[in-house]
Amino acid sequence: MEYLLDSKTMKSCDSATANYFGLPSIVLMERAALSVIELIQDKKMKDNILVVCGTGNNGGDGLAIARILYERGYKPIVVLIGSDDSLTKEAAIQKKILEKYKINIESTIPQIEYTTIIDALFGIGLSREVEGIYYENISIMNKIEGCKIAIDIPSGISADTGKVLGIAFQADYTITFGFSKIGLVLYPGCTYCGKIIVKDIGITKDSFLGELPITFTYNKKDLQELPKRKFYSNKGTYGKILIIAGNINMSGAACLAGKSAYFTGSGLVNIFTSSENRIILQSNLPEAVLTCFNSEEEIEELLLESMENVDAIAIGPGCGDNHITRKLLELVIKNTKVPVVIDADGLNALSKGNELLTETDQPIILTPHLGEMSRLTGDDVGKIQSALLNSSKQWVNKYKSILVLKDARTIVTDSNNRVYINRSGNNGMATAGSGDVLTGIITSLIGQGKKPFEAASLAVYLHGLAGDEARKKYGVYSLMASHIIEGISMVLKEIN
Ligand SMILES: NC(=O)C1=CN([C@@H]2O[C@H](COP(=O)(O)OP(=O)(O)OC[C@H]3O[C@@H](n4cnc5c(N)ncnc54)[C@H](O)[C@@H]3O)[C@@H](O)[C@H]2O)[C@@H](O)CC1
Ligand SMILES: [K+]
Repeated sequence: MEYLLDSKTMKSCDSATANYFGLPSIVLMERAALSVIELIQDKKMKDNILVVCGTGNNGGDGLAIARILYERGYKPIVVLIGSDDSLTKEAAIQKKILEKYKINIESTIPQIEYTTIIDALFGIGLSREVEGIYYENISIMNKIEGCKIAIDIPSGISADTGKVLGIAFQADYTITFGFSKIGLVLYPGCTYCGKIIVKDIGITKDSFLGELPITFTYNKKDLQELPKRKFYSNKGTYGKILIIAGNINMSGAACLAGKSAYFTGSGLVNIFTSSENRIILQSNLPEAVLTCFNSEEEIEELLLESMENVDAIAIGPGCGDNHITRKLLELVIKNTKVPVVIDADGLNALSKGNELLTETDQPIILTPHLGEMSRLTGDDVGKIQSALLNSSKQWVNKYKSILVLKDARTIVTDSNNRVYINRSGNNGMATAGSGDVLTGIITSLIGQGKKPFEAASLAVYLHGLAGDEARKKYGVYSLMASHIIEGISMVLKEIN
């Protein structure tokens, strides 16, 4: 698990390191600068190296980098944007040292050729739109040819939201200090970072002073959190789940969700569906146990019976946007004794009256894409997309559920304010049935005993990795949902 910090948490971490542990800021700055020098020397970058500095501590890092470059025999071209009055204490010290060494400090970028452009204009302290001379300089830096290195975060990107505040430096490398930042992971910020390198500069988890960050992401080693297969086990060990899916002409959704659950390790998958799907499901997924209804009158009795003795329930894939789906959803929510995953048409049915969610104490996991989220909240898609984190937090605080808001960076939130931001996956996965596969994975993991928030977060990560495996084999154009299921096994077979 890797923490992702917002600017406020990072600042308190910086300040705890300096004030509580007593490691002076100027020492941290020196280590930050040295970590950048390491990259420059590793990559054998040559003169001319341009270092553009602001007046905050990000600029202080830049001034320290320029001085160390000088110590190592380079002839850095240093530009300071902004007035001396606004220099922070540390940046002012760095500037004085440069002056003592008689290193020239320019106020505009000289029009010469550079090998490397270092952006130390704004770091996590960026607090408003970039305008005037700052805008002009970022625009010039973006136009200059050369390798571009952003210090801590590309100037112009909000560390909290990943938004571009007016303009942003387009980097090839971003060297970020201590911990990664939310703005480096969310769109569009992540498209400005190039390769992100997190450098240890002496700020450790101790500096959270016991108050751990709420936002995180997963890496490959976190797959170890997946349920373990035991030597002595039977199908009951790995959970029995119920998937309510598939209307006439929509059997595929039921099949994809059910198969994904089996591929993720479920012991037994029961599919509740319309009887028109019986033959096709029996031929395509003979491992599933089917409960089929012939008429609306049969639904209640059959469904309640199917809900007995299961470990998790999913409802929605391919159910159709109709009154029967709402009826199914109401029966499930009012009678469930286990966590419920609501997806696709289940979400559309929910949007006819969200207060239904208050009628259960069981964990509910919602998996809307932006369009479904818009129907649930009444907000337009643009508004949700521009504030993914806020929209998610508002929802989970109102309805005590777990929200999996699906986008290029899917976000999982819960009412304990935990936030998972996903980095796996690719644009080939924007294809029909991809969501059904995710629903199958989440439900399977809950059925195997994972707690719902962890199950949802791990499932999103695994789904993305499976999609990445599928991309390797089929490419982004030809990638289909069934290939993602194949990808699940490619990821999982590496684990045990
Ligand atoms: N102990 C520490 O505090 C450390 C801080 N470090 C560096 O310090 C950075 C944070 O430093 P600061 O908090 O000083 O912030 P920044 O250096 O990011 O910039 C803040 C300054 O820019 C101004 N500003 C913000 N938005 C602006 C805009 N749109 N237009 C014009 N001016 C604007 C602010 O008023 C402030 O003066 C980190 O990103 C990191 O690079 C590192 O040196 C490591 C140690
Ligand atoms: K920067």
